[in-house]
Amino acid sequence: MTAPETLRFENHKLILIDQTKLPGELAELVCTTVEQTHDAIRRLVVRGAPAIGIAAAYGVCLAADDPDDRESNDESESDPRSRYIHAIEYLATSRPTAVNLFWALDRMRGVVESTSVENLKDALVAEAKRINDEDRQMCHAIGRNGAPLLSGIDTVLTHCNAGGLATSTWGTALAPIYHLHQTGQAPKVLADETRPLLQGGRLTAWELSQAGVDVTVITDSMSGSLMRQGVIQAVIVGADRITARGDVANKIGTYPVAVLARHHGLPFYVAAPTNTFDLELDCGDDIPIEQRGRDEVAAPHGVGIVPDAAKVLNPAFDVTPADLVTAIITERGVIQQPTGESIARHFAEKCSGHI
Ligand SMILES: CSC[C@@H](O)[C@@H](O)C(=O)COP(=O)(O)O
Repeated sequence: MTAPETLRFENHKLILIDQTKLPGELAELVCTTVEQTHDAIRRLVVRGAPAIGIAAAYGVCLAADDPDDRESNDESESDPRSRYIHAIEYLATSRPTAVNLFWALDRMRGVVESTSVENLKDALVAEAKRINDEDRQMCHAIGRNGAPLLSGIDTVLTHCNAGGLATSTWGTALAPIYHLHQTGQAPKVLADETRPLLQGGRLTAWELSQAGVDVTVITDSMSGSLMRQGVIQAVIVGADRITARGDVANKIGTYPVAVLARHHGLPFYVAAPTNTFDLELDCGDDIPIEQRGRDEVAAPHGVGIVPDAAKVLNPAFDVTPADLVTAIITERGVIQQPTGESIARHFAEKCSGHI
């Protein structure tokens, strides 16, 4: 069975799997405007750092047909170039942490600034499709590069969803698992349920079980005792932003898993394409962390579980310092024990072979 596509662009429409409805319903959401794309990213209809970037790139293309823009009396708004720049700036406000969003929008801005107005619409669609295709190749390359690290392992733990639903295809953290699965050698996967929005329990469990990979969902508080019992041999997660010295922002709850892995002497791997690096930031404390609404924690599925008088914290991400990371797997290779120097070398080296 071929897996449904996380997102695609057809007849100048952006079609997304509505991830808020999984696993109960496999429904699609069609975006025809920039506004709808912004809303889909903000509501996590489409989520995961690479997928957010790709969706935003396609979202820029929708500015061409946006009825709000066409009806605008503002002269600057009817100029195609400023309409696209406006869309880019607006989409950049959808979520703050995943740097892939800004990376993809910068590529789209480059096209707006370097293309004649008459060719702009087609050139933007072509660039968004290139971003999408490159992501597909990067996922497969991460799968190849990461597979030796997980080969022979019985059980691996992952947090959140860094799989096909977070990218155009295999994902990042799940890519080595899918790679090994092709030859029947995938490890068993433990998926942290990942409070509060349950990307692990809903999405990782859904896509791995669809693919026939052995997956077991655990609550976020179980991993420590399972490590102590020797059930887990390695941890692999994705990333939303990695700094120049290797600090990693990823879904809230990743940092405690990294601490637990260190305590139990287990490898803690991060898998991410090079466009998840923000080389302008050195320290992870400078990564903007998205703060989301109270109800995601206090009233999941509309059912209140926290008294009104109590305050709630809901940061969507945390930062794992580089010294807790055993290796970062990218489409170019593996950075063992990431530091500022090893990351700079990774970027300086010519990409060997194909991605
Ligand atoms: C390949 S996706 C990597 C990360 O984006 C993923 O682990 C994650 O934290 C996603 O968070 P989300 O809030 O679901 O967008």
